[in-house]
Amino acid sequence: MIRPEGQPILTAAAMRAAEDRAIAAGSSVGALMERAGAAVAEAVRRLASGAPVLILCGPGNNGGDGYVAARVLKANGADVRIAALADPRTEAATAARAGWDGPVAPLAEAGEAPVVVDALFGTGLTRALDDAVARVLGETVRAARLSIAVDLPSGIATDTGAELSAVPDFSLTLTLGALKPAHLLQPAAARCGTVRIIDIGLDRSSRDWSMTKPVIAAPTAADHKYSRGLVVVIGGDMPGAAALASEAAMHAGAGYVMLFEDHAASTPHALVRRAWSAEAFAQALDGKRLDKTAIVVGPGLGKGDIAAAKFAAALDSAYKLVIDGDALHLLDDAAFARIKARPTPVVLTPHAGEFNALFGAVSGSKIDAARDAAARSGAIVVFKGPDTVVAHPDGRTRVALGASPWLSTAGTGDVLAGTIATMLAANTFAPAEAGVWMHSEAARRLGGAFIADDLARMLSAVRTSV
Ligand SMILES: NC(=O)C1=CN([C@@H]2O[C@H](COP(=O)(O)OP(=O)(O)OC[C@H]3O[C@@H](n4cnc5c(N)ncnc54)[C@H](OP(=O)(O)O)[C@@H]3O)[C@@H](O)[C@H]2O)[C@@H](O)CC1
Ligand SMILES: [K+]
Repeated sequence: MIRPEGQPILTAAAMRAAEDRAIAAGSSVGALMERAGAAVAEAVRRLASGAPVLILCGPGNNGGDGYVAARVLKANGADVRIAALADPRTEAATAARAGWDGPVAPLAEAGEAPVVVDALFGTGLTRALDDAVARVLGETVRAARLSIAVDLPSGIATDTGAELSAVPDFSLTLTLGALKPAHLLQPAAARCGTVRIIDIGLDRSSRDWSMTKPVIAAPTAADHKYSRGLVVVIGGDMPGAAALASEAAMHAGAGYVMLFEDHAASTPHALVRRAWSAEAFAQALDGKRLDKTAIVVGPGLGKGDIAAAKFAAALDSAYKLVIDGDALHLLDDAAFARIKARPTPVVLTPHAGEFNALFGAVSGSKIDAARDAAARSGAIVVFKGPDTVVAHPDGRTRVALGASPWLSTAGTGDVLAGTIATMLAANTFAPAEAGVWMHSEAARRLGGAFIADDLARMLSAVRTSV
């Protein structure tokens, strides 16, 4: 079983294409199903430690995996029984059913068991489960001590992570061949429990991958404050937000952080503060390295002419740029054209409300929506949320694994903007992903009920450990 970090993500259609390629190369659906079912059986056998197992089988190949798993479990001495929704409808599932020599109860008579395996539907689900089926699934899963979904919890849309009908919470999801979008996108991801991938030997090329721990170089003896990265934060009406972005940048490891703001200065003393003027801004950046400097504009920027002028100055500069918060509302097609013409990368960090206002409501997959937004804007789009997606203008995406729900508190977005700016300024590989990972890791280490200031400070410990 493979952990889900740093793995390719395949849609239902991409899985079918991978299956077709495997078949063209001499394999068969039956052989793949045998591999999948045997691996599921092995995982269930180890986790169940002798407790009785109930497998719920559907009419497609997901059900076929269930029949194979039942046969292998039984052959290994496990106490296993099956309840089925309907007779198998595919050739491979029919063959798998024929290999099971025990009884098959109707789904309505499934009853309860300490270990329940859901092999009702996988990537072939096209519509909501019938009410009676969803009810049996919910009751048996909730009554079980250990519940395992084969490929996906039944009732989930593979490509969008939407719940087509009520889906109970599973302990474990064993995904076959590769991650699917639903294993990472909400609300489905929360239903999956722990996710592990079973390798069934398919070719898994994809533009979409899950995120993993970044590699960030530590400073060397040759470094100085500018070579470690200069982050310039442009403040505005709400000084706290820009200060949070600045402090996050400092704790994330920037060599030099300068904050343009017009409010009374306080700590930290290492933060260099300047009053805003276009001239002072230009002067601060004069002669600075393009590869080692990043600007943050948006946190607490406010609205009105001064905000617009600050944003224009940031966009006009040639430096790497993070556009967050209030500045996202100043973007339009003309700004996108300028982003595309700039010599250095721009990162946009919208949450769902900002994303919808900027690019329109998401109708299908969050991954595809972020990809389209990146292509349209020419920027790296960090579509934030409990399932953050980082999309690149060339079509690649990286999806974060389960962020802490405690991040839903004021100021954490400002901290993210500062963190990403630091990764840009340090010239880190995959800077937006590195920033998202560090931010999420800081939240994980804090546990619960933290405030954004704590999150910014925790970045120091995270930065030293990557
Ligand atoms: N890809 C691979 O390489 C491998 C994939 N494998 C496995 O195959 C799984 C995909 O199999 P699958 O395509 O047969 O689809 P599956 O999810 O079993 O269900 C489809 C059936 O359900 C039906 N149906 C749909 N919605 C329904 C509803 N609400 N209520 C009632 N019926 C509904 C639908 O019928 P229809 O929509 O035509 O009415 C069809 O009959 C995949 O998740 C993995 O587990 C492995 O075996 C090894 C290799
Ligand atoms: K399933």
